[in-house]
Amino acid sequence: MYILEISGLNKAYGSHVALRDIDLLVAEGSVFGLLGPNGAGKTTLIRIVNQIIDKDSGVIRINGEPLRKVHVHSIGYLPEERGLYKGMAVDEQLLYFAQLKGLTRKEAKYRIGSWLTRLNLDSWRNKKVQELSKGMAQKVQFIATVIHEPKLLILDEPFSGFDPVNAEIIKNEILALRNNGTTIILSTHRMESVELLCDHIAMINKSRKILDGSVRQIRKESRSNQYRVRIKPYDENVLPEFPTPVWEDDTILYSVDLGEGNVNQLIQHFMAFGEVYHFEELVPSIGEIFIQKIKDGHGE
Ligand SMILES: Nc1ncnc2c1ncn2[C@@H]1O[C@H](COP(=O)(O)OP(=O)(O)OP(=O)(O)O)[C@@H](O)[C@H]1O
Repeated sequence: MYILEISGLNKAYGSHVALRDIDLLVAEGSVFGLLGPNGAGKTTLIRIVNQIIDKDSGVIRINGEPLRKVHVHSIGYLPEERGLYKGMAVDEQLLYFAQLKGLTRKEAKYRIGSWLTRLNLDSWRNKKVQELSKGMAQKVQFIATVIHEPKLLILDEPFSGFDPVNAEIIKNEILALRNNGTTIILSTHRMESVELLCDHIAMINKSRKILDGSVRQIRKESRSNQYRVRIKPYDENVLPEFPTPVWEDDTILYSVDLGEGNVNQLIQHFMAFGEVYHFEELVPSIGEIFIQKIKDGHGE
């Protein structure tokens, strides 16, 4: 079941095409990474789904229904440019947002209390946003985004401004929401978070979709049969014949192109020359795949 289906989406700002024939399917309960370089069109797509701006053409469905105003309540959107009222107290502000999203005052107060405790903001509840650090304000914005328990959560750079400890807290909250059935669209330039969190990614470049698939599948397809082997040779004068050995103390590191070869045979071959300290397949990271795709000029 897809919570969000986009087909043939187009959007231009005057003569500048920001989205060209975009198709996307976001599976319910998944974490979907929406990636692309600066200016690719991600925010435009997110704003269209949030009905902040209109599309030119294309079809968008939420749970199988054409996108309508009422769907705003089933979506939580954390925009890249945060929008809290600086002069308003934290709890007052969260209460305002929660009621705007359709919660009763009683329910909203209960949920706000539990979220503030969860994110270590209890003692800041009566403070104005302008008195908070950037990271604390980010946490408040995060609470405002999830307070109405939306089925679909769209997070634009959710980790920006957080120190590593708080980034870890937010990452765990995102995973907990996912485990409770929330679908999450994550737009970020932090590739390590994509690798950690996303089940599926789509990449947009210059207004076109250039990659779409499960993280596992995309990494698998990008394998280039390269291996890295470190051995401690039995005899420094009798070494395997592979190019560019790199000595480090009494061990040697080899980078090997397996070609049509067999992994077991490769290991056995190295074992004949020394003690194998390390053996790994070099699978490109999502960050490396991203850079390569952009360099290849996809989406031109
Ligand atoms: N309101 C606007 N008017 C005119 N052009 C716009 C407007 N909003 C965005 N654009 C242009 O559309 C293109 C896509 O912008 P968008 O903000 O969607 O990119 P993005 O992928 O979110 O980038 P980033 O990673 O930098 O946030 C850019 O070339 C941008 O200059």
